[in-house]
Amino acid sequence: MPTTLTDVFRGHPIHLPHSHQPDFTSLRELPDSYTWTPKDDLLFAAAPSPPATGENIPLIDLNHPDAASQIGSACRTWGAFQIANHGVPLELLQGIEFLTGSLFRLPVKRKLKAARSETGVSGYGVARISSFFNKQMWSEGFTITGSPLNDFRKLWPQLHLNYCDLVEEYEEQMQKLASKLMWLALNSLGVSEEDIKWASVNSDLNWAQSALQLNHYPVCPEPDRAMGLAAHTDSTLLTILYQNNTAGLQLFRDDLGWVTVPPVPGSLVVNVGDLFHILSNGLFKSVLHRARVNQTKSRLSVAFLWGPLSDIKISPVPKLVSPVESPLYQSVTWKEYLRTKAVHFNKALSMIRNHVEE
Ligand SMILES: O=C(O)CCC(=O)C(=O)O
Ligand SMILES: [Fe+2]
Repeated sequence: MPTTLTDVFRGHPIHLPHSHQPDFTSLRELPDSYTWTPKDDLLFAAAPSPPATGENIPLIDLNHPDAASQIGSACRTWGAFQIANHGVPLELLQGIEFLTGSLFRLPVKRKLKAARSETGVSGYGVARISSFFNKQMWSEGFTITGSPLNDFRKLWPQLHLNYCDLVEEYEEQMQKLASKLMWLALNSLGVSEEDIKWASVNSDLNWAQSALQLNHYPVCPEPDRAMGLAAHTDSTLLTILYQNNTAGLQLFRDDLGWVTVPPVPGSLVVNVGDLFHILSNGLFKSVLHRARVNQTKSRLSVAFLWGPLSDIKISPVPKLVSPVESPLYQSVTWKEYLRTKAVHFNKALSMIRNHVEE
């Protein structure tokens, strides 16, 4: 049996008592433990991109004949893009938004019935990256790996089966879309199935696995001093994110600073993750991103975190490595990479980078 994502995460529990999770609706002021300064995160106050630059994350129509090259170019310059005409039915997106809203609207006591256990991955709790920061994030999350049946039964004694079906349908659609996007991006670099044997297009995707991360950012009394989800890159190949109609997601570009990803109804945001960065020998950039919060509107997001089975070795595609240089990254499995990430967090990619002789 290959190791599953659940097994991998289990080795790196989050040591935060769940009692830390406040009832956000009762707080009229930002507690000290939720007040961020540049000391807590170097990029906290980095300049937002001036609106006048007109630089915006690309919105790509998947039906456009040039979609592949547009995706490739977005992966190189932004490490992210939005997609329209992606084929995922609007009702399914509305369904998952409804489920997510219903979950986080439950009384705190009920949500805690499905709290992530000390050594577990699935369930309700704080952001997984919380352990790397001194301050708390203004958000709550719910992670799904495998079947959500056990947790959903505790949350919704009556409706859990309907909600399980919805999650299954959503994951199936996301899985297909993720593979399509990966291959469009790779084809734009001239990489074909011959070059990556483990990721066959026609293999009913039995080489891939995923997790679903539901996020809620409640209305916040002092959004400028709070952080919804601190800056990080995803450890995935690709992440497909659905966001509701409240802005909050920001991407970091060295030349622009933090750029907000405007919600476009019905569209999806796609992020290049660390594994795709490695696979493309650094041509595609895994994007640093974070979520800010809002004083009047709460925000929901659903991240489909997608990667290969935990024991598949990911190495830079030889075709993308110059014949006179060695690959930029060592080869790693998702399992090994997550272990490195659990220790080195945002420095994990540079930890597995091969040092070029001067
Ligand atoms: O809420 C968002 O927009 C970002 C969520 C995210 O980055 C994550 O769950 O990894
Ligand atoms: Fe993320």
